[in-house]
Amino acid sequence: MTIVPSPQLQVRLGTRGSALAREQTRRVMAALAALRPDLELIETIVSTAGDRDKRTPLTVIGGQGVFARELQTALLAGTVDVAVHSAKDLPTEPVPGLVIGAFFSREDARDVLVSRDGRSLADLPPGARVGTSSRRRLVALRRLRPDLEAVDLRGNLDTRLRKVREGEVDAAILAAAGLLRMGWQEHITEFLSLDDFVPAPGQGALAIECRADDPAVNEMLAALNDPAAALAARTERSFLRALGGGCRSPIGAHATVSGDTVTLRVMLGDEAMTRVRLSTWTLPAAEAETRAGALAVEVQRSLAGADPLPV
Ligand SMILES: NCc1[nH]cc(CCC(=O)O)c1CC(=O)O
Repeated sequence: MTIVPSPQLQVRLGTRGSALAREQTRRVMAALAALRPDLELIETIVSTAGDRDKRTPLTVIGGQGVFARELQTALLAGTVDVAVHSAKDLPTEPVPGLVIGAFFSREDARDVLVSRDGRSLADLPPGARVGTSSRRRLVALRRLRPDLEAVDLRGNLDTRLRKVREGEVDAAILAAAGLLRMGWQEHITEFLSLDDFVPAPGQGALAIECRADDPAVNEMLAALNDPAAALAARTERSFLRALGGGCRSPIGAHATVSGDTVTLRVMLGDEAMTRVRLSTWTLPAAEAETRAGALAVEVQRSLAGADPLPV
């Protein structure tokens, strides 16, 4: 008897070339390989505008989508079959022909402080230079410590850590998820509270995108999907989307799922970063995604009456 091996299904996974993006993609590949030993998985590096231009502040390039667009183009062109994104870097505007097939393995969603001499945020001396390139983190920082100097800080994770080490800044605010995934937790000085540093929508989760008309890949990704992570991320993204997909406003949204309930903590600042609103909402899980959109509109309306931030 001869055994004719069935042809292997080839799946090309598109990833950005940064060490963190490749580590994230490696994890997705490992999970897929465990579920489906019959697949042939191929990693394909796609460079993005956000990776190529390291000088222009992200707030100027247009933070939304700079890391994701080229991966989406590669998906639509058929050069890759799957795109692995940090969920927070994936614009909320749906792309015709593409779907998020899975939200995967949410890491710690918190922001962290990495400081050169090990001082916590409360203990940094007045005037200390704190690096971040996120308007959300700027507003959160200004709310708690208006006496610190916020400095634009770009570059991959290792570049930012080096800038702290070399003293270009005294501290930096980064996502815990990136450091933890890279195994660099020893650099973390302090985990910042979810209440004050409300994470970016999707922070810590991976969004895995594929073509809508690719049933084999959709089925494969469905097996990877983490339902609680997906509900939380979809709720956060719905809040963001209702505000125009990010525009230039500082926006934080963090959802936690417990049984049939979703707790959504949000932060919204105005474009000029002079006012900020923080609130927490409890939503029934079945309605969380739609309700989050309506809430966003409500929070935005109330922003004009919010207390001004110290400058
Ligand atoms: N904006 C860049 C980016 N996109 C995803 C992460 C970290 C991983 C994650 O949030 O899942 C980071 C780095 C950071 O914000 O410090």
